[in-house]
Amino acid sequence: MEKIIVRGGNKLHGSVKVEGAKNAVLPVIAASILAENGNSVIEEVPSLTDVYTMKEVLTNLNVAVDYEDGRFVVHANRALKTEAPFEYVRKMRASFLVMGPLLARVGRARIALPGGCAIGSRPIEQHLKGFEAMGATVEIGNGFIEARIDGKLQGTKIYLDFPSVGATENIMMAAVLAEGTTIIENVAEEPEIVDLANYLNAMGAKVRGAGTGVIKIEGVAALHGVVHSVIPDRIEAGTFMVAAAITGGDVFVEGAIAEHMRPLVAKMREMGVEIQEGETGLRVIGPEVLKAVDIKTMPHPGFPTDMQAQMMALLIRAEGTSVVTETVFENRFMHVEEFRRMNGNIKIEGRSAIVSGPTSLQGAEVGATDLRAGAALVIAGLVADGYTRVTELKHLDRGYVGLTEKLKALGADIERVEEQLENEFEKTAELL
Ligand SMILES: CC(=O)N[C@H]1[C@@H](OP(=O)(O)OP(=O)(O)OC[C@H]2O[C@@H](n3ccc(=O)[nH]c3=O)[C@H](O)[C@@H]2O)O[C@H](CO)[C@@H](O)[C@@H]1O
Ligand SMILES: C=C(OP(=O)(O)O)C(=O)O
Repeated sequence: MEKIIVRGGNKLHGSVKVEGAKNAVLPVIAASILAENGNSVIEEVPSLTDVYTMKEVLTNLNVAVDYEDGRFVVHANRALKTEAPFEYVRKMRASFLVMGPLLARVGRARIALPGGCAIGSRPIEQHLKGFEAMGATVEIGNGFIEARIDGKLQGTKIYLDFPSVGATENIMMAAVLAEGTTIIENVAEEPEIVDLANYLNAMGAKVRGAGTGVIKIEGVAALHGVVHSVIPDRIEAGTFMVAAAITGGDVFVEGAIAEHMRPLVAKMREMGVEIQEGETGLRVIGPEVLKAVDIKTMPHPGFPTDMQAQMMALLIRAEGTSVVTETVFENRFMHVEEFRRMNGNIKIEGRSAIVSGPTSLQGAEVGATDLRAGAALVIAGLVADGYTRVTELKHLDRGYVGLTEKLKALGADIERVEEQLENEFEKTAELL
């Protein structure tokens, strides 16, 4: 088993480059199934385990896939299979995003029912409501969801009860080949939705309104392959911004797009962090003293739930009391127990965590309960006294490429090691 071992105390300095966004690339790969003609070429694809899982899902659907050097090529004009088994959906819930494209292309999909995960129960009834409104029959049984349509999906009006990112994407991908016009109301407005719409439009679709609360899609007869570069990962960028700030460092986050990160930039500035917006990225300079702020996670353009854990690490070091309220997922506070093991002073009250600071963090062995919790614990380790060992790295690898190497290049005292070698790292580090 591997661990990340970090010894706190070093300020981060230098420049770090952001990868393509995990949450943009997964729906974009799924959407490539829609291209009847030509190859789809996706660029800036990060080497994440989630990307490899999506590759397996497509291969299993008889789609030809090639992935090398950040370039993902999809050739989807063979006869498609229509089933995604649980072994993939269990690893990655975004596997469910192939349902919309399959329904649109071949009128049938059988996908294993996604279970809950560490952050919440995560139902998918809004996706299914959309498919049914477009005329599909949906049946759930034996751990699978089967959706079918005789002929083509029909354009219609769909109101989402919650602006779900996945439901917006899945329904968009189903509607691009439907007969007539689909209007989806109360949709998610995340930058990744806009990226998906841009991709679909380049393929020949007619999607309007992405990035606002209403998306209108005029169905077309067929789509073709195109070349597309996915947007930079705003959550990876935010993770490095917080890491820089907590150490009182000075880091340029290359590729970070301020427009995609308004809530984080605003909250970090409120805490006293200096953020300079450049054309090619953001420079982050950590202050001597961090100020407490309140955070409430919301759908975009609200504060992103995927930055909540990392931000909590920063708040532990801030002067005063901060209230972190999680409204998107019902159980996304698993990292609180781990922070407490590092001496964090945090109390949970319902959907809020009350963080009292500043606390001196202490190195401890902690487990990454989900991928952002993993990143947050590494961030806490950067300023903790002594060694912090972060385990359960499989979560981290879903969403971060080379986190250890990138932090090391910025000056962190950090190593990723096999468990039996962990003492070697400490011995070497102590000699230095
Ligand atoms: C691959 C990807 O892009 N993942 C992101 C996506 O996940 P995902 O697309 O799964 O997130 P959703 O926006 O769908 O979920 C948000 C909330 O809505 C609920 N819900 C969702 C659908 C539904 O049919 N019924 C329902 O109740 C969920 O349980 C959750 O509480 O958006 C989340 C919210 O920004 C992020 O944390 C994830 O990183
Ligand atoms: C929750 C996340 O992802 P997923 O929806 O893929 O689980 C995340 O990226 O923080």
